[in-house]
Amino acid sequence: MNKQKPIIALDFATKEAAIAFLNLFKNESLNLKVGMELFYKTGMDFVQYLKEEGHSVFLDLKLHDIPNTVKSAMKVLAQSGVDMVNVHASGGVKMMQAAKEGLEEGALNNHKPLLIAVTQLTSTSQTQMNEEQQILGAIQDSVQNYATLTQKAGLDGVVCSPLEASLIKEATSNKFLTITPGIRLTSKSNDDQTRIMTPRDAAKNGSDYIVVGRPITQALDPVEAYQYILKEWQAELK
Ligand SMILES: O=c1ccn([C@@H]2O[C@H](COP(=O)(O)O)[C@@H](O)[C@H]2O)c(=O)[nH]1
Repeated sequence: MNKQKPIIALDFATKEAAIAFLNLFKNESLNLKVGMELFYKTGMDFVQYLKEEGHSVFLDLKLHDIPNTVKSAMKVLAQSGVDMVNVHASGGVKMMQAAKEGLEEGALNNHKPLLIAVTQLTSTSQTQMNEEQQILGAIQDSVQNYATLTQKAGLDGVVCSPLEASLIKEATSNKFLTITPGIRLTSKSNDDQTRIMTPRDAAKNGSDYIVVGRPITQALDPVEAYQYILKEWQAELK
């Protein structure tokens, strides 16, 4: 995964819609995120097609199950040749360690995808976390706790809001990766994302990768939107 480029969330319902979108970018090699919707529809064949086309792929399936099941699933994902996979940190340290073991056992030709864990979803608000999850305190503390557990389990980094990237770096290490969705072009959200930042601010706050979906995929001119975000991201990249 090239850190200089945003990861585009390829949230489309069909292979045809995803290919039509990718055709707009001609032969440019992209960082792509394949999530549940597209994966459940198209499966591993389409993921492999994206790799063969020269793209880097983050397969965002957010595994969350008992350790044995996650380990077996990760063994299979390791053989897909993708560049990044993930679990939910709330599955616990043992589950995350099992995920890592599965990837190591399944790795082909020493190619091991980066393994990261979701802390608190970027759609989750402070109130929602306190009231629904019954986790008391500040959401940043919960994110930091999950990041510390993820580091303890030996994973490569976490998914968090860019708002929390610098805090996580301080609590873990500079090498511990922060992959940050919740990217919007203004500081106000008008959709389901609640903990958001602009690409420029995300770079300033220490995000290693930004994940951007609708601001690109639903833009009137997706290539123009991508180029704008790329420029803003790279302007402040350390
Ligand atoms: O905490 C999380 C974890 C994953 N995501 C995923 O990232 C993209 C964001 O897309 P937008 O359209 O830019 O909101 C999407 O695929 C999510 O599933 C996240 O947003 N937050």
